[in-house]
Amino acid sequence: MSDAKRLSQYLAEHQRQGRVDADFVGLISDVAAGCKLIADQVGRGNLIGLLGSAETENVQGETQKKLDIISNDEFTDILTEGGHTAGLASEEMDEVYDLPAGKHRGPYLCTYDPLDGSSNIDVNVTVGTIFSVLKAPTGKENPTEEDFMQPGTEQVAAGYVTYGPSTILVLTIGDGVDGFTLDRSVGEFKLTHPNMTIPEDTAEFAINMSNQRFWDAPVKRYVDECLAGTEGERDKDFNMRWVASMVAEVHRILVRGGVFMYPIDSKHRERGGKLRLMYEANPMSMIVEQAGGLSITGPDRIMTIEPQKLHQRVPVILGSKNEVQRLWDYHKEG
Ligand SMILES: O=P(O)(O)OC[C@H]1O[C@](O)(COP(=O)(O)O)[C@@H](O)[C@@H]1O
Ligand SMILES: [Mg+2]
Ligand SMILES: [Mg+2]
Repeated sequence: MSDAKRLSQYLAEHQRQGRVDADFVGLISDVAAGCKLIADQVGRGNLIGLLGSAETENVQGETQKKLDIISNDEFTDILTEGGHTAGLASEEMDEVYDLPAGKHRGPYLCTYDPLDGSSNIDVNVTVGTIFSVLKAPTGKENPTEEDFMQPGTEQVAAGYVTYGPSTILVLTIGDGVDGFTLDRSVGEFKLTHPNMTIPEDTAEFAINMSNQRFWDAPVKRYVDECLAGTEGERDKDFNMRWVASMVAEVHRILVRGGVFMYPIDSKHRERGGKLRLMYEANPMSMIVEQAGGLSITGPDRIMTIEPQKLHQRVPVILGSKNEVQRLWDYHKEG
C-alpha cells in the first residue's frame, strides 16, 4: 500500500470537487500535523520523561496526565497558528479558547479530546485524539460557549486518531468514513481503510463490567442476555472487550463490528454520564452513523441532543445497528 493516496491528495481532490473549502483542507492538515506530533511523543514516552501524572486537575475534576497537558498545548498551538478556525474548545481547557488578538481566523470551530483513554498511557495501551468540526458564526471575532452549542447533526466533520501499533486517522466529512495509516517512513497519512462500514450484526460487546450493579434495567437486561449466550434468549455466545480507551473501542467496532456502552449508571447520574458530549460522544456518533451504525444515549439519538454546556456529559451506546436498535427498544420498553 506504499502507493496509497495521501491525505493531502485526498483533501485536494475533495476541494476540487467543491465538497470542502481551502480553510477546511487547512484545518484537517493542521489536525493531522498535531496528531503526528502527539504520536511521536506518545511513542517516545518515558524516554523523554512524559509518562505519569501532572498532579493537576482539569475543569471536570480529573487528575491530568503529563501527556494530557502536552498534547492539549501542542494541538491548540498548531490550530491557532494555522488560522482556519474562529474558536477552539478542549476537554482539558476550562473555557472556550480565545485566539490571541491579531491571529487570522477561519470559518470553523473545533472541539477536541487531545488524549482519550489517558489512564492507559502508563501501561502502554492504545490512546487517541478525538475531534469535531462545526461552523463558526459569521463575522464574530471571538465565538463564545453559546456558539459551540450546536447539536451533533450540525457537525461538518469528525474524526479520531489512534496511537496504537499503527497511528490511524479516521475521518468523516459527512459522506462515509475513511481511514489513513501514518507511514512513518515519509511522515504522511495514507488511505488504507477506504469506506469503513460497521457490520449490522455482532456477537461482541464492550462495557466496564465493574459498574454492573449501578446500571439501569435496560442495560442490565441486554448484558444478562449476552452473558446467557446459547442458553438464553439470544441463542448465541457473545465475546466481551474493554480497553478503557474509547478511540480503541470505536476503531475495533469500525473494523469488525460490536457495541460500545458507557451507559447512565447511579455513579454518574448526577453528572449526566461519564463521556463528554462535545469532545467524545458527538464526533464518535457522526463517525459511527456515517459508517452505518447507530449511536444513542439509551432513550435518544445522541446527535439530536441540544447541548447546554461545553463540558456536558452524556451516556453513550453505539455500534452495530441491529444491536444498538435492540438496546434502544429495551429503553423504550423501560
Ligand atoms: O475507566 P473507565 O471508567 O472504564 O472509563 C473508560 C472511559 O473513559 C475514557 O478514558 C474517558 O476519556 P479520557 O481518558 O479522555 O478522560 C474513555 O476513553 C473510556 O471509554
Ligand atoms: Mg476521552
Ligand atoms: Mg482526554
